[in-house]
Amino acid sequence: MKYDSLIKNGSVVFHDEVKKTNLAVKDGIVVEIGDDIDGEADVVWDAEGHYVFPGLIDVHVHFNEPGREDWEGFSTGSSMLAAGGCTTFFDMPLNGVPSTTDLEALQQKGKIGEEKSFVDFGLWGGLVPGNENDLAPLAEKGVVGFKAFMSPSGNKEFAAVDDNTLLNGMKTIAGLRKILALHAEDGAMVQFLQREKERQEKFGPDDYLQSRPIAAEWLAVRKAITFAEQTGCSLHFVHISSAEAVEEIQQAKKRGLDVTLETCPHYLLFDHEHTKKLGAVAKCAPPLRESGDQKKLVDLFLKDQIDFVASDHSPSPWNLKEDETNFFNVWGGISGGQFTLMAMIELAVRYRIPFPKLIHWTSARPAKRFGLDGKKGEIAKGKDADFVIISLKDSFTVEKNSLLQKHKHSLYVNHTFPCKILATFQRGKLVFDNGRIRTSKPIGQWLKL
Ligand SMILES: NC(=O)NC(NC(N)=O)C(=O)[O-]
Ligand SMILES: [Zn+2]
Ligand SMILES: [Zn+2]
Repeated sequence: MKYDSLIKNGSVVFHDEVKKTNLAVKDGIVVEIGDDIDGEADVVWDAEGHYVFPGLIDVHVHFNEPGREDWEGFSTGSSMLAAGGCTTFFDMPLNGVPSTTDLEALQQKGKIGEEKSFVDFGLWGGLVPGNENDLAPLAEKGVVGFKAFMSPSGNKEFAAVDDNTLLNGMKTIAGLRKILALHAEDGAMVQFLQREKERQEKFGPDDYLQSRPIAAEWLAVRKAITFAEQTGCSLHFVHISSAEAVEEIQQAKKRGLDVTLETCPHYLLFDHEHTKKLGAVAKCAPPLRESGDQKKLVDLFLKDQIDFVASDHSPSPWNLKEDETNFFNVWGGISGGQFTLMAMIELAVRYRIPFPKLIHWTSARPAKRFGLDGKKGEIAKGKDADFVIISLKDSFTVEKNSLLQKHKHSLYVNHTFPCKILATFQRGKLVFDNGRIRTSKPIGQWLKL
């Protein structure tokens, strides 16, 4: 048999064990796994001494295209993800113009993604006041789910939901058998607290943190769960930052609600001290928490109370991060999409998490939650050959010129990971190695779910 590619001698991370073996790929699919694979291949990669992980599935990035491609874009964004070992991502429906809140906008964005993305992708649709009739066409054309904000999104083009929109939207989305993803911070509370700070003319990082307390996250989670229990809507909470919210969600799960949650590596690795030290690159919503609160979140992560992780890569040009006098005016979003998998490996090394368990957070569960597990989410015969070759013999210190994203600033600059991504294979094709994109043209496919 002639294979397209053959990955030899790697320590392959399966969902239940790490095993040194070989992987053979034909037409983008893993066709053989075994010690003695006979036959030639166009590309042979010797992974001796290195790990082979399933590609990361990042369900939460903002690529801002069309309309704000000067902030990021599918080309730079997907290159950055490939460099970080990500082989599938879902793009959020906001920050581009138009927002992905109707069919025309979805098709426009899908076409751009197909032309420019180096890795496979899905697209979220938006739930905003006034677009209830757009939800069914968006679902029919394959959005991965819908996303709504319970507090202002930071983009005038993407309004937060009011209670009526949320309730009616949940009912419709339940009928469409889709998932509603929520940015859960209570809008009234965070706006009230921000106005109080403005009144007192207090605009520093401490003030910003105090204006978005854990209570605001917990309250939004509590409300959304209550609404979902009335409407039967499946929920996914994005970027959860507190133990209190995790516990509320886990209780709802025990009562039978179909609900999942993600956190982001930055909430597990960094805390408010980093925001004070590093400033704008560490600003996000919800904010990085005080160290005691952050430890409680890490504890629950280690107890497997968090379903999976996502980057929430939310980039911007540097000038939007630049306000020295008012932290509230700085663009909220962490540019960290290149580092999710390495951050997770850092946590695995620090807390002795076995790799077969780690890949549940990075690949298997996101695939299952969004119905991709028939073809992605693990290394297995018959599934897509989406792999990452990782060295644990090398460390990797992030420099500005290691960033493949459009704007070269990130919370992770100067951070050292205890591992290095050597290569990324997308459906059997070498898409990244040695610091560079390797395919001559974009090969990403739009996954319509
Ligand atoms: N408009 C955004 O990209 N917002 C994002 N910003 C963050 N997380 O700071 C988000 O996901 O909420
Ligand atoms: Zn958000
Ligand atoms: Zn986001």
